[in-house]
Amino acid sequence: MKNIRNFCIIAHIDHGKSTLADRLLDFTGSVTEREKQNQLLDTMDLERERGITIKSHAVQMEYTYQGEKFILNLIDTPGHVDFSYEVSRSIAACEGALLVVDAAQSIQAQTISNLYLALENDLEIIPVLNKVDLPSANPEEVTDDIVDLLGCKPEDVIPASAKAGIGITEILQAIIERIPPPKGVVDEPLQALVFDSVYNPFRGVETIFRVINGEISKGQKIKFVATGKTYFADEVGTLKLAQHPKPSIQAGDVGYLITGIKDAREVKVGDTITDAINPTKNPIGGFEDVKPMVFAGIYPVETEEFEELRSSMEKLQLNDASLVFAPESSAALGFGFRCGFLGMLHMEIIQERLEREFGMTVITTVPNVSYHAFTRKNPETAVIVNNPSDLPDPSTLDHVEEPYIKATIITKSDFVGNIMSLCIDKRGTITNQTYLTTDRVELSFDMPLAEIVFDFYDRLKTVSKGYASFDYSPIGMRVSKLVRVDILLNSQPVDALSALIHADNAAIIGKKMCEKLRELIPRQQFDIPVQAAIGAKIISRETIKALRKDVTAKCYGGDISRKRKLLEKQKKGKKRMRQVGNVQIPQEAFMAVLKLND
Ligand SMILES: Nc1nc2c(ncn2[C@@H]2O[C@H](COP(=O)(O)OP(=O)(O)OP(=O)(O)O)[C@@H](O)[C@H]2O)c(=O)[nH]1
Repeated sequence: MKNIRNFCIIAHIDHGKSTLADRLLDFTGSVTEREKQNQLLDTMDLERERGITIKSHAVQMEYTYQGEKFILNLIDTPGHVDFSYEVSRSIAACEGALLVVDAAQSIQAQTISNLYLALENDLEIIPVLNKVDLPSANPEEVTDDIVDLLGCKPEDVIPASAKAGIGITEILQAIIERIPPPKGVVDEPLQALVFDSVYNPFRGVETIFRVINGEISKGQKIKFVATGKTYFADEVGTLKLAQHPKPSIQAGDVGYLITGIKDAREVKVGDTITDAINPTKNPIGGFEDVKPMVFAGIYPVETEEFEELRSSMEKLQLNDASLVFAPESSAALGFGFRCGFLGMLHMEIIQERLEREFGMTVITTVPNVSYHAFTRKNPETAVIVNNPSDLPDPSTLDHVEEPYIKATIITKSDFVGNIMSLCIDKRGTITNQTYLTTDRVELSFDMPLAEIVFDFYDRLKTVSKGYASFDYSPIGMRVSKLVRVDILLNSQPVDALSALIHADNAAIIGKKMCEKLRELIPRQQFDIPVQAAIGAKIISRETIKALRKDVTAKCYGGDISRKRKLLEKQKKGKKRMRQVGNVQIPQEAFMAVLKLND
């Protein structure tokens, strides 16, 4: 055990975590020529395209240092707030962390939030100043920032370039010298932490774990503490780029387990694996069931594809346990599903996977958070509202609560004013303002989560000219004055366009919604009134003027093939449209409320 080191790499997005991981694998000879491609650890196509790590994985490297052989387990962590629980569990599986900071961008919001997670778990921090090869790098200043943040010595910070291969030997040396070896006891009952799972359509769910105490062997009867289920360990092994089956994995080490589980929901990140006959008395702390934060309806464009959509969603859920869904019906859109996601990125990923992997064309409705409504009749029990149309009749309501978050923003001092007004506009209250250096400020706000869902990122980017980084964590439910704003098209309410909005902003948002819908809904053969209403009261109205021109009129007389081509083209353009009553609504219109400030 004294020659094992378990570590992760933590960084703000794009500071070079994946590139450094690739470089370490390369340097320790853990990759064969054939396996060499960029961003090795990001195996999903989607990940590679977006250049972000979505799922975390582990990989084992061997490195000989001063004549001794060491095993280095690198645990990769996802870089996006949507997946912060997975990050926290990966961190809990390590004794040390490389804290990668971009030498041009310095410390950003996620550098700090990830650092706190690492410190909470008593990890040894090795600061790495990455991208020193960049002409815009500012190594002295950024080193000072890191020294201030960590309270370390300037010589503890390792200057490096993951891209150019600078500082890699120093990093490996620091991993071995500074990170303590794991402490577990092999003779104790098995106690292993699940920090990831990977779905394999042929072999079932592969559970990735770190053994804290005891040992896990092939053929052993094991138990997952949180789910209470028992299985036989069909195969255990270590993970290099491929899997290497082993007779057993002992305390201190990281490995994978295959039990024939077919449904990702049976393997929960943060759960403890123990022996079924001689279980541990101390399950590992910190287990949480991840809860979806953002909800939206997903409907097939073609109503008859509902069953196909259901089976696609079920298959997706087999390999993404954090996706939850339940059937719902909308007066406007027919049958579909109300889906819960970890965040906006997760929602986009699911939508994209449905289209790419399952060939579905779907309409996604406005995302919303989960509200708690309390009626006067039953003020003790919350009605969970995951869809605005489920809000009980306002006349029966006692109060409504909505989820709040603590937002942390790091920016340059020039933009503090802009960002403050944005946050106040988003119903935030400032709770803290700290100057990290003379030019860089950390701002903390309490803010409703719903406001983050509504176009917050884009506006933050605009008002800060891109010089602001942002992170958040939930801080519980708070009472809010919310009303439901309904939209009527052609005097018919379209339930899928309803949104819960703070009473003070309802009038202005209702007006903007109508204007935006007027822009987005194509003109048709008749006038279409677009109205916003709170209950029976109309608060705004616009009209989509009738289309007078015949689109084929331009084509001269008899050329039928050209006419057909044009009509064909129009038909294609209609793909992501839904007929609601006699109005055609394009996908963008369902998201209009998110884009009110464009
Ligand atoms: N010049 C230079 N560019 C680098 C260096 N390391 C990484 N990059 C570039 O920085 C960008 C982001 O690097 P990634 O490794 O994808 O960053 P990441 O932190 O893994 O990003 P996420 O997975 O989204 O969190 C890529 O375009 C890299 O090529 C470096 O040392 N020097």
